[in-house]
Amino acid sequence: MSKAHERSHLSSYHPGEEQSTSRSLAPDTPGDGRLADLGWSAEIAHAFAPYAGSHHLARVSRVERGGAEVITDEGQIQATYGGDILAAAAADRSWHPAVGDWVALRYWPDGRITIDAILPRHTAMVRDGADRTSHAQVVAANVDVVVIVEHLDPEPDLGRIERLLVLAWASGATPLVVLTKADLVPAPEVLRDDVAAVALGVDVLAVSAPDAEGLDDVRNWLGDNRTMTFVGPSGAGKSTLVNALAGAEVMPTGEVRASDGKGRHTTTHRELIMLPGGGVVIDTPGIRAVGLVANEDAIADAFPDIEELVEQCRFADCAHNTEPDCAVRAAVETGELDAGRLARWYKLGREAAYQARRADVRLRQQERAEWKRREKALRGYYRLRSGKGR
Ligand SMILES: Nc1nc2c(ncn2[C@@H]2O[C@H](COP(=O)(O)OP(=O)(O)OP(=O)(O)O)[C@@H](O)[C@H]2O)c(=O)[nH]1
Ligand SMILES: [Zn+2]
Repeated sequence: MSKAHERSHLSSYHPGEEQSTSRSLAPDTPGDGRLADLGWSAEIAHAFAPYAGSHHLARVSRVERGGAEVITDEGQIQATYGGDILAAAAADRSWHPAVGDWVALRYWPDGRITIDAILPRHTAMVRDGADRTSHAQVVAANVDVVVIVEHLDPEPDLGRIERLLVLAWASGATPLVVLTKADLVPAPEVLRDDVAAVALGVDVLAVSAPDAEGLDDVRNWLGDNRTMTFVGPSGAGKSTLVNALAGAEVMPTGEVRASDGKGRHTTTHRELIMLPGGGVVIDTPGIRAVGLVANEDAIADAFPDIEELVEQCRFADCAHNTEPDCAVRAAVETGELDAGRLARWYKLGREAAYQARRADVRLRQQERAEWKRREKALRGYYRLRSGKGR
């Protein structure tokens, strides 16, 4: 999953060599300027190369209806959407710029600044469209690490962690589980082990915000100016954790909100935060509201133990029901596999299948609409040619 090794292939590449103008804001080396702190990599420079002579590189820090706030190497500015972007987003909502996107900006002679292109995303956190016509919406792009935050007190909810692991794997990012409030339980290690048993292949850390215990382990994950986002239930301590990492009050926490009595939207909070010690945190209302977008691959990533058992069943299409030589049922009987975990795996699989069917219907409806539109355009064209309809 790590992109670090891919970067090394490109490390001799310098975007500056391609440019004929000195106006480009792309830094010559990853060590320069603000874009470096934002997670700039040779990979991004490579994707930007075709635009380097005419455009400026930037990262989206907030998305609004008519435009977006972007960070360039010279600071934060406001940009509007170029024609191509608007046309693409109208056809498919997932092509709308999202927080975290790397984009190509054009500076027009009349002072306008437009986002003309989105560079290929290496990860995307998507929210399934709520209605039948809308596409999945990207709520954060180019996140490297999805931090699943869960409290140790009350006891961690293993099912919720599994769901969020599926969501994280589906985005293409690397999941990390952080268990908060270790100071409130007598034996955090025991609970940590329970969680580790359902978070296979994933680092599970325990932290305590009041005494800054375990924070350095989380901080290590931000190395190389990685981009992180935090998901988890309300009150788990996401904002507290980000503030602790930042060493400053960059996000309002439950305590602050409770004392000012005005709720959480008293100030427009920043959605892309550059931590002083390096690393980027993305936190948008969309991420907080994100539901599960499951797919079979992500479920397999989150449940490698069950996947392995399924492989061992005698029949390839075993339903793990009444079939003979079913490795899954056998594992439950011996206690190797927890029946609760198996039930949750089934449920996630059903949800993924449902989402896939729904997306399929949506796609077919869109295709039909597109053909109708073309047919109509064609009819109009012939009417014009034959001199009718004027
Ligand atoms: N004792 C203890 N309390 C904590 C810890 N982390 C967070 N808290 C408290 O838990 C409460 C909720 O923390 P927040 O950081 O606001 O939680 P959140 O996940 O951002 O919540 P939402 O913004 O509602 O999603 C606050 O009162 C924090 O002070 C911890 O490690 N130990
Ligand atoms: Zn079976």
